[in-house]
Amino acid sequence: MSAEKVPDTPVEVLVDLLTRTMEVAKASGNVPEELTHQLQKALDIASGLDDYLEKMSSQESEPLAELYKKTISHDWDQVHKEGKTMFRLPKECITGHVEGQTLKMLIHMSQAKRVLEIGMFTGYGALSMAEGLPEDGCLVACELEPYLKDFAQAIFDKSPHGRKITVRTGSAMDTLKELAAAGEQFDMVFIDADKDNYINYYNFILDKSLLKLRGVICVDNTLFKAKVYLKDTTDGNALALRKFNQFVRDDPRVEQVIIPLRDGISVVRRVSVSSECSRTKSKITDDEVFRGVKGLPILDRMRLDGKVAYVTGAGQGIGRAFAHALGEAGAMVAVVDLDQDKAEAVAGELFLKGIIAISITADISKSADVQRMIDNVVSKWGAIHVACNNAGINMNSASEDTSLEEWDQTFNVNLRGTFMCCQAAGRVMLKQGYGKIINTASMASLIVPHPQTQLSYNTSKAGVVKLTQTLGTEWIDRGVSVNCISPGIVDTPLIHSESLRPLVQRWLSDIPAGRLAQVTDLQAAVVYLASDASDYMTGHNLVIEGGQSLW
Ligand SMILES: C[S@@+](CC[C@H](N)C(=O)[O-])C[C@H]1O[C@@H](n2cnc3c(N)ncnc32)[C@H](O)[C@@H]1O
Repeated sequence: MSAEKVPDTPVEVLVDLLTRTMEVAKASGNVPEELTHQLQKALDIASGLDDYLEKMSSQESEPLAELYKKTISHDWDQVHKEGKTMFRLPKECITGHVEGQTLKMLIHMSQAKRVLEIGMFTGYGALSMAEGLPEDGCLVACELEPYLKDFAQAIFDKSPHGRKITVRTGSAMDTLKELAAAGEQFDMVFIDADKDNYINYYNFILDKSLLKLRGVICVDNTLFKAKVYLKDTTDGNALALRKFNQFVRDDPRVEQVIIPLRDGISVVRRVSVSSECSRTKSKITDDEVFRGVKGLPILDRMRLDGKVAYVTGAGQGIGRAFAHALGEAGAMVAVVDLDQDKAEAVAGELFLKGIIAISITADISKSADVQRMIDNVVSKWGAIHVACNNAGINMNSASEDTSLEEWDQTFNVNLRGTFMCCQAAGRVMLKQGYGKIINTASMASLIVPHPQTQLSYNTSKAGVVKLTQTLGTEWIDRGVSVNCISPGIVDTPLIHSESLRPLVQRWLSDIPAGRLAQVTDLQAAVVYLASDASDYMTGHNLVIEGGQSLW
C-alpha cells in the first residue's frame, strides 16, 4: 500500500496497523527477534491477499481496465471545485477488479437477466455485471450525479455489453419509485450508494416487489473498514451500516450472509414463500397453485435435471435441436444417428456446454439396432425417462409412380421404426412406472402439403399420430405418456437449393406466420412434453406450423 493511501477495507486497515507496529518494533530496538519475525509474517499474509486475489481472478476486459484507469487518474477534486459534481467523489468509490468479477460471477450463478444498481459512480460495477448478463439482459443504474453518466457512457459505448446498461440520474429513491410504479422487477439488486439510506432502499425494494420472487440483493461495504464491529466506532456511515446489518439479520423475510471480500458484500435472498406466509398469517389459499407443485415455480417444473433422454435422428436438424434443448433443461442425452460422425459431433457440442452426453450409431429401421440403442442407454445410465423418436425420411414421387421400395423404405423408418423405438423404450418405462415418449410426426399428418407429392411420407406420419394416440391411452395409467410433435415446414439448407426455391415461395404464401419454422421454434415443446409439467397430456399431437394447417 502506498504511503498516502487511506485504508479502505478491513484487510487494508490490518496492513496499515501491522506496518506501523513493525515500524515501532524496529525503532524500539529491544523487541525480541521472534516477535518481529511473527509480525513480518502476519504483515506478509495480510498485505499479499488483495494482490493475490487480483492476480488469480480472471483478467478484466479492456473497457473495464480503461474505465478503472480513467477513474483513478481523474481529478475528482477539481471536477467538484468546478461545480460539475454536487459532492466531492473519492476515487476509492470504485468497486474494482476482484469485486467486479465477483458481481459478474453472482450474475452468472443466479442466472439474472435484469439487474438494478443503486449508486453507479463511474460504472465499473455496472459494466462488470453487464458482462455477465445474457444478450437480452438489462441493467438499470441509478446515479445522483449527471456528470458520471457522461463519464461512464463514453466507455460503455466501447463495450459490446454497454448497450445493456441504462443510466437513470437523480435521487435513487425517486428512480426506485418510478420503477415500482412502472411495475419493473429485477433478479438482482446491487446497493452501493449513500449508506444512511441503505435500510430505506432495502425496505422499498422488498415492500414494493422490485425484487423478483427468487431474486438476490447484494450490498456493498457492509464491513465498512471493520468499523461495524469495532466498539469505539463513531463514524456515521459505519453506524448506519451496523444498524443495517442487524436489521437484515433480524428480518424474517430474508436470509443473509456477509462475504468478507474487500469492504464486505452482503448477499441477501428472500426466504421461501411458504415460510413467509406462515409468518405473516396472510389470508391466502395455501395450495399447490400458491406454493407450486413440489414447491417449484412453473419454469422449474419444466427442468429435466437427472433425467435420462435419447433422441434419434439427432445428428442434425430437428433432432439436434431437441438434443440441445433436453440437455440445456438438465437431462443426460444419448445422441442417436445413423451417421456416426454426426452423432459424435452433436454429442461433442453438448459436452462443450457441460451436458452429459453419449453418441450411439443406430439404424432405427433395424430391430437389433433399436434394442442395442435401448440397452446401451440403460446400461450406461440405468434408466430411460425421455424417449425422443425423431428419425425419419422423406421421399417425393407422384402417387401413381410411387414404388413399393419407396413406400416400404419410408414406412420402415417413419412408422415401423418409430413403433419399434416406442415399444423397446416403453418396456423399460413401464417397468420403471415412469416415462415420456415424444414422437416426431408432421403437419403432413393433418393436411396434404403441396405442391410436392409425398404420399408415403404423409401416410406414414398420419400413422405416427395414430400410433401415438393408441400408445398414449394404453400406457398413461402406468406412468408412461406418449405424445407427438408435428412441425410445419422447417427451414433447412436443403430447401434453399435452386430447384426448391420456387416451392418455398409457394409455401410461404400458405403460412399465416409468413415464415418457415426454425428448429429452435420446436425446442420448448419437446422440453414441456419431456417434463413433469405435461403429466396430464397424452396421445396429443402438438402442431407447430405457424398456422399453416388452418388455412
Ligand atoms: C460507492 S460509489 C458506487 C460505486 C459503484 N457501484 C462502482 O461499481 O464503482 C457511490 C455512488 O452513489 C452515488 N449516490 C450517492 N447518493 C445517491 C443517491 N441518493 N442517489 C443516487 N446515487 C447516489 C454517488 O454519487 C456515487 O457515485
